Amino acid sequence: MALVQIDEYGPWTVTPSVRRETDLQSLQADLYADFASFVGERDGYAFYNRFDNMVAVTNGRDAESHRRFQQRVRNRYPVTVSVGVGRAATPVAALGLASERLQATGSAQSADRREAFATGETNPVANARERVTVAHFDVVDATGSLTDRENAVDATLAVRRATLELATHLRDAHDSIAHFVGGDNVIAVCPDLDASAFDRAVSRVREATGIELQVGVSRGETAHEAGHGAKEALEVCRETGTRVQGLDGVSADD
Ligand SMILES: Nc1nc2c(ncn2[C@@H]2O[C@H](COP(=O)(O)OP(=O)(O)OP(=O)(O)O)[C@@H](O)[C@H]2O)c(=O)[nH]1
Repeated sequence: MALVQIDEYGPWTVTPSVRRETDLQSLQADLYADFASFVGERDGYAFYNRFDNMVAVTNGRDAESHRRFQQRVRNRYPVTVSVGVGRAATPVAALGLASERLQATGSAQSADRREAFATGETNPVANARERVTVAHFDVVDATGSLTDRENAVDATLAVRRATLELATHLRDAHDSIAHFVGGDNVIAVCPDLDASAFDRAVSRVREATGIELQVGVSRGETAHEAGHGAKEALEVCRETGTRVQGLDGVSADD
């Protein structure tokens, strides 16, 4: 996992005076678009997270390749970014390592921390490809139950409630990281889990929020490979009405 932080962004937003909010939104959106392209071209997955902090799954890439994103930002933007990289058996542990390494280089708001590059990976063998599991969730018939029916504010709140419940459950029970990615879609990066774990996650969200999710799951050496399989498995959910699909065709409903 890679953690990218804009350097000294808080002070920058008010220097030399308070900057227009829409200019900041536009900068953040552009930066995320560049990040998603950069990571996607290398078969990873990127998440906007809090925009000033972005996250990526970069299995199979050596730590050095992350440096190129720092150069790209320096050349294109009025801000710079620092990067932390962590590698572990679970996504939460890997992002925890990336966070600790970055925090050890100084505060996100320190003038002394600029383009820090924090990776503990010195052994080339550590770059060996390892499997990641991606679960692609979406709300069953979000268009019919929310988008075409509810006030847009309530539709958004419903999706956000389901996302928070799901992300909290996956983090606590399975050391997994889930992000809202648009519309009614949530993507989770997980260690090896079996189909029953996803079945329980879907039940948990249904019980807590009344929202019905379906999920396609797949594994791969890169997030793209796993994520593509997950999207195809999600299509099977849509066609067959099952709630969990993937993991070698196993459905928790079978
Ligand atoms: N990021 C992302 N968003 C998607 C994807 N597919 C759909 N969406 C978003 O989800 C919204 C709803 O689309 P669907 O999920 O196909 O619609 P639905 O009404 O829930 O229908 P079913 O999923 O078949 O139950 C779309 O408007 C998109 O914003 C995807 O693969 N990735």
